[in-house]
Amino acid sequence: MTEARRLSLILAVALLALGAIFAGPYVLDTYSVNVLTRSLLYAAVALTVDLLWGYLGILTFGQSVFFACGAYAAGLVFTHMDFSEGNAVLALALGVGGALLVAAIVGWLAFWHGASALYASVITLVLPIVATQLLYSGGTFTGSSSGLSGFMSFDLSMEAWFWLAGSFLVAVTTLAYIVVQSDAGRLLVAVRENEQRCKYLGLDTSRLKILVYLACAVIGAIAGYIYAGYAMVVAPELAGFVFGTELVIWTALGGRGTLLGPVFGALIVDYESAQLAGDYPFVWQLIIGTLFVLVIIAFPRGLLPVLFDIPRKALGLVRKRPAAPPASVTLSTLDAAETQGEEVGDDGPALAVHGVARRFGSLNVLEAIDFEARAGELVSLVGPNGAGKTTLMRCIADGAERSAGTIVINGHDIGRKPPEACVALGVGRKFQMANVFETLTVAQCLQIARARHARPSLWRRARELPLPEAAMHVLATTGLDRQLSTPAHLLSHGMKQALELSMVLALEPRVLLLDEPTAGLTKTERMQIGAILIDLTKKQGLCVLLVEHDLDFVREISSRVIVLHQGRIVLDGSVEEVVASELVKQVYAGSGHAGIAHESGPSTAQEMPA
Ligand SMILES: Nc1ncnc2c1ncn2[C@@H]1O[C@H](COP(=O)(O)OP(=O)(O)OP(=O)(O)O)[C@@H](O)[C@H]1O
Repeated sequence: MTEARRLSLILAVALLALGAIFAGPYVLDTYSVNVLTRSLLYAAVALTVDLLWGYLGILTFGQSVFFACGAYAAGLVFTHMDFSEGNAVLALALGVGGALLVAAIVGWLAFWHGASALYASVITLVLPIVATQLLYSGGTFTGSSSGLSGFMSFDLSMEAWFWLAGSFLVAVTTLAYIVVQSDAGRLLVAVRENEQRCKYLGLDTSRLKILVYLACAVIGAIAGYIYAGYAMVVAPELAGFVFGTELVIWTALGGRGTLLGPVFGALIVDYESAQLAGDYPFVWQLIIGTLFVLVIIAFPRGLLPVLFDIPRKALGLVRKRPAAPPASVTLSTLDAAETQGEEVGDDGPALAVHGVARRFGSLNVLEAIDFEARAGELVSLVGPNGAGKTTLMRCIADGAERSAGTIVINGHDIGRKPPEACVALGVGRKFQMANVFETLTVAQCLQIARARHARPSLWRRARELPLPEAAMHVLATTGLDRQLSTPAHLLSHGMKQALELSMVLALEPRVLLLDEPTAGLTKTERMQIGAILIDLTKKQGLCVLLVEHDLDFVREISSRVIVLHQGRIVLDGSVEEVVASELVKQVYAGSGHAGIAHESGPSTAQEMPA
């Protein structure tokens, strides 16, 4: 299906939904129109919970506060300044502005570097509690526990409010659907799946989360503003923890990560609540609570996906996924002129490490590490287990990791820069365990890896994926270019390693950090990776720092070897020098490891000189 056709189809469904909203007041009784107007607005806020929780992986209990920002802005302005067209615009601006301010502060606290997902959830949990207390303590200004009521509002009929609320819900749902299906929307899933990999692909995940949080705050505030205009009453409960949690429950019941599930979850449960809560106040809460627990246990994906699966299974539409369905993305090689990799400024080293130390409390894992590496060099970092090799890789790829010393990439001191900023300086890091996006396809993983260079569209999906020559070479050599539509979790271990290497090369790095890229690979796969690495250094001029335990492999491909032992460099020289070194034999003999110099003579177990 072409992009134009896909978007037309989404708009056609949106028009149908608008038609149903228009018909609503003609087929529903007055009571239902009245209750559903509120439910439609609640559904829009539930949609924001789904965007944050279902797509971005942030469980939030505080979306009620943004709804209250919009509602209270209207209530306060219309109560204390009277209703007029100018004041209506002012109230909307204050509601949206207030929500943005709160979201910016909470977003900064919750999503800034180093904050865990649990920490973010706790902050969103505290938010409605604080907001409710503020409203309670506002005296006559906020109406305290009674809230504000009896203020003037827009002179609209009940039907018009229903249409307004319904149109707003259809508009935000359609927009959200288009965005989550787009290339930019895929970034949300990538962050949820593997935030660490995103950061090491140069993506500022904190910024992305804050931007989505801000957008969700605006939607919540507008919904709250419409609610206040229609209900002409606002109360602290709108900002409360109970409403915030109800939004989460509706989202979970409907099916998080589906957009429509939470919308229908909110509509149905809120509408039924209005009908039954009056008659059976305690029983109704009990029913909803029990249903929530049952759905979480039996259908963790929520009810909507299950409802969709039943007719598809009955009609036999659920077919076995072919091993490699046709690719929807075509690969091409970037012209040399189009590549944007960081240039090495002068003849200086691509990587310079001076006096680097890393301490964990009293444990000195790295001490006084000094070395330089140039473009076109393949430097292997070897040493027994626990020598500090991976820790050194971490220090080079993340400015916050080291305890002392300086690291300069392509002439730029990395200072305390986070991983995504180090990527911008030209660092590419491949992890020890293959680190890809398991639920995304090969092509989608590569698209995410290119997102730093080619800003992804907010509404369309690219059909072409231009990649640097080095990444194309890995894909062609390993055959991954014929499996572009295969989800990453179905790939073999070796293919996942190759995919991660291609993703890192798609960043156009100048300094490539590879942590045991051949671990668990077959001999053929190891030879393939070896040939690729030689090509990357000799032909592409990359500076490669390789951590490797397969010492025969190291001997075959390295231009230089650095031996690390107990956090210190004990030798830095050519392969021949290292092979001939008595010191290296002692290091490996002391560790019980076979050693790089195992063919040069029997090892003698001796203590390392201090
Ligand atoms: N976060 C941490 N907290 C405390 N100690 C740590 C931490 N990370 C690493 N270490 C310690 O630092 C030492 C070096 O670990 P590192 O993983 O860098 O070694 P390595 O040479 O890569 O080992 P291997 O070859 O087994 O991967 C180990 O003793 C490890 O226990």
